Amino acid sequence: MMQQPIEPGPAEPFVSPHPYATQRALERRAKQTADGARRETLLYLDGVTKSFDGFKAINKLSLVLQKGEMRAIIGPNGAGKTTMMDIITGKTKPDSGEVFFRGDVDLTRHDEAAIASLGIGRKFQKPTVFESLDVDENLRLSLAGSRSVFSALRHKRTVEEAAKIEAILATTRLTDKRHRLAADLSHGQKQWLEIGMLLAQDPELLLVDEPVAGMTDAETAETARLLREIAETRSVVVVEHDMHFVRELGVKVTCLHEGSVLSEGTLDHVSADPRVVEVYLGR
Ligand SMILES: Nc1ncnc2c1ncn2[C@@H]1O[C@H](COP(=O)(O)OP(=O)(O)OP(=O)(O)O)[C@@H](O)[C@H]1O
Repeated sequence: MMQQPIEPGPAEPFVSPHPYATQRALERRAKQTADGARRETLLYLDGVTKSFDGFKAINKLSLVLQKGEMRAIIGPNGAGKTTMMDIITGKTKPDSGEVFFRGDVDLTRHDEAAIASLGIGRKFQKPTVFESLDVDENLRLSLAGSRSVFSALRHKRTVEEAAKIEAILATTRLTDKRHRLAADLSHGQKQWLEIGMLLAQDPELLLVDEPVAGMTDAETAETARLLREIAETRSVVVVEHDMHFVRELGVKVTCLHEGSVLSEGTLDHVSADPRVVEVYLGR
């Protein structure tokens, strides 16, 4: 018997979503993505401009740093690296543009002290430790916050404070130098102590300006390891000219030029960019 062809059944009714519902769903998804991205973003600069006497030191600068990210900033002299750090820390107010921390904290509305207490620590190029105090005392002073020097040094440390100081000493490779006067440390060790003094204040974001200038090769390599350890628990922005050091950091690199981002990506990507070679690396 010949098999009868199977008759196709009635087509399944296809209910297309109402265009309005589709639009709402898309909007919802976009918002969720934006909110997620916002939560993951620690520092957000967009369209930031700052002029000094008509000269644009920062020109429509945009930079996004994720939570837990370490970023290296490179660029020729006068590219705007220091001014960018000044804007983030509230030392300089931008003429225009957005600067947000932790999603919705508008840093342009806060002064330097408020920004520091929000959790942004800055290390300048020259170490500014208390030379006449020992390593341990320098760290205790930084832990103390608003306490006076006298009461900070007389104050009996709590178990938590002692543990925190031990951890910082270990991170900064200064455990066996804890009773040495800061004046007697090498240049590199002073830099590490100052990084330790910043860590004592528990910053969520650490800005570090040319940390390895003047360091020996061994200290430079150790500093890269030290910063990588620190970046396991906080975000770090490092401004540096030493390309060997930047390579050892092994992080995303942003090259600034004339106040804007010229190139961004891996060090290999950025250093192969002909524009970066022309204005910076080739010089
Ligand atoms: N307070 C100021 N008044 C006038 N001009 C300034 C001021 N601060 C910075 N500039 C200018 O803005 C430009 C950017 O300077 P900035 O110090 O930010 O560059 P940089 O990338 O940090 O350079 P370097 O690598 O030399 O430290 C420079 O031309 C500088 O002269």
